[in-house]
Amino acid sequence: METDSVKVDSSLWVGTKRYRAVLSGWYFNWTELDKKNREKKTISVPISEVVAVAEGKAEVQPQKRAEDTDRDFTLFYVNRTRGGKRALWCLGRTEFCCPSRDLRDQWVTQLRTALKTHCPSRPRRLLVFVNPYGGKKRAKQVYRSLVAPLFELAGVSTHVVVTERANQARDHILKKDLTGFDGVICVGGDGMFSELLHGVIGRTQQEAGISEHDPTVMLQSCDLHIGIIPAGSTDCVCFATVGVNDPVTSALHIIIGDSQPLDVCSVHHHNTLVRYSVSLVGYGFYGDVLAESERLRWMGPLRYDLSGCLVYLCNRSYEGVVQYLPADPQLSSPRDNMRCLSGCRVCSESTEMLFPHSDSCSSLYSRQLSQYSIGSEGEWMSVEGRYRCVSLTCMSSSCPRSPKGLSPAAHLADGTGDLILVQDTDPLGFLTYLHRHTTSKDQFDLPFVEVHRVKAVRFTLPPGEEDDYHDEERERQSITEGAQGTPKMACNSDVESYGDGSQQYLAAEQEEPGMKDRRRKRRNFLCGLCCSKPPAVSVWNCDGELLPYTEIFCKVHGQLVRLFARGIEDEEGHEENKSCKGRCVLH
Ligand SMILES: CCCCCCCCCCCCC/C=C/[C@@H](O)[C@H](CO)NC(=O)CCCCCCCCCCCCCCC
Ligand SMILES: Nc1ncnc2c1ncn2[C@@H]1O[C@H](COP(=O)(O)OP(=O)(O)OP(=O)(O)O)[C@@H](O)[C@H]1O
Ligand SMILES: [Ca+2]
Repeated sequence: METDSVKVDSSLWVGTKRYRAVLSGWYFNWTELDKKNREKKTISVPISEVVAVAEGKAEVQPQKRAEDTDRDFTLFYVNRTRGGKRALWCLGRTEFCCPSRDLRDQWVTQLRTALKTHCPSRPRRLLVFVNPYGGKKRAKQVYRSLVAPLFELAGVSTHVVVTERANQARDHILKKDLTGFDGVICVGGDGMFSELLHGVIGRTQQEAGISEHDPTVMLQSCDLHIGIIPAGSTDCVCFATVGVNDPVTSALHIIIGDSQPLDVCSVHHHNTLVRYSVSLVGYGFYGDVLAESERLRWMGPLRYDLSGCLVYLCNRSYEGVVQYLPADPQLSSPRDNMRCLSGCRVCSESTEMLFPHSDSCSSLYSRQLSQYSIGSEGEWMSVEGRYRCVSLTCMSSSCPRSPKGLSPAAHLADGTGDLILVQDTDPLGFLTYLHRHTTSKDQFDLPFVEVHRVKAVRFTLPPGEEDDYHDEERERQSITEGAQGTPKMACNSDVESYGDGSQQYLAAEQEEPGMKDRRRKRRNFLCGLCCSKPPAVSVWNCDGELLPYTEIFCKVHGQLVRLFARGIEDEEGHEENKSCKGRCVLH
């Protein structure tokens, strides 16, 4: 065996075939040799994608890991296969047999040393939240059977919390000691992700002494990574950042410590933070669909399709004034057909602009610079009209229902969002718009649709409409609740104070008296829609949560959080890699 600090080279057996194995720099390769020592096919695994190296003929399940034949070792690594058009990851496994025990020990030591050297940022300890009630209610089973064994194999230790109430995960992250954890993981859907997002951002601002409510402030980026094991209804955040919603693929991204920065939009009402969003801040159609779907939660994931059809048939549109701050059009545009893929150039170039001189400046100085650039770029634009929907998304928001998403060319980490305005149109036109989300046709190539790449958005009701809004609210209240309850209008007092003096936004699920009224009212939203006078206002859908305010201000915070993901891999790049049985060409 040749061995020096960068290269290890020897002959090994895999089954009945002889291979020349080489560990060199960032790769471990093994090349089949024929009887005349001529080299045949090479299999190459980047060290960054090695999951574990075990002595003997090892299996994933710990109870089967007993056979320690003293000349064998087993390599576990990321393997790619196809799930429809997307690349799914699964666990590759190859058993190597060495000529001697000494050589086997050398290989195991060298491979483990390479892992430590080349992959210093892999998570070693994770805090995992499992929502037993999300999606098809299979989160516990998904975690236990598919994910936990992989974490154990890779030597990742976990503290698992099976949630007993909504917002438990968020509150845990905000208040409990997180020392020693390298990341937080949710096993659930977009709602669970949102809990982690709010916890991680809130905690980071608390510790940095930054007020989340001030819409002009530059928030502190979060170090604690978030991982998503998809087990929800839509799983939009997972799908749009990984390319598939598959628990094993996500677990492997977490294990190898992938890191994907993500833009986050803060939503404010006056000077109060209402919520954060990564995928959709939507008024009109998407708000109405969500309001209706809450009533149908018992149906599981199908509820969105049924409520989508019902709301579509109601044929609603709403007045509004939309102001937006355009992003620099020279960097990218929502119609440039440039998809944001793993290693995206637009996102990388944005990093420098979002965090200028971040290595050389103090964080306060760089915060001020970025703040200045946000305030000084572009001029606010204003449009007023009647809209089927107004949507703001910080990323493509692709999901199984719409594989290219709300805005196919949006970027995960460029510090901008895409504002999509769908003006009132005839039912067939709107159906065409919706249907194009599911085909390769451009949904923005319609005369009643406009899309803008933006840094901030303000939505207000046209002058005079606010009165209608309040009348409407009272009317709906009296229809649905027999005119008994006087709902508390949400106001700054909805901001909750924690014992440590910090303030937090008010989550929609929180059981607070005024909120209960509002939720009941939203549940009866369609009932209101079907009554004689159509409502003047819709409701905002913020990543699957209804907002208790109509007039809002949204600001995009570039790369505020980091996920254990790497963006969508270029599907073309892995054509040869179709096997999931352990031996395939990976480069
Ligand atoms: C003719 C087929 C049209 C299909 C149109 C599909 C458009 C799909 C666009 C998906 C956009 C997803 C945005 C992501 C939002 C998430 O942060 C959030 C939390 O999970 N999800 C929702 O709010 C859940 C929102 C779910 C919205 C689903 C809308 C389904 C519409 C169905 C309309 C059918 C009309 C048929 C008329 C006969
Ligand atoms: N133990 C619990 N009991 C009730 N609700 C919970 C519990 N744990 C979490 N939740 C809440 O359930 C909501 C929905 O959960 P989750 O996001 O996992 O699934 P989903 O709604 O089916 O998926 P999606 O958000 O993708 O549509 C979340 O907003 C979360 O706050
Ligand atoms: Ca973006």
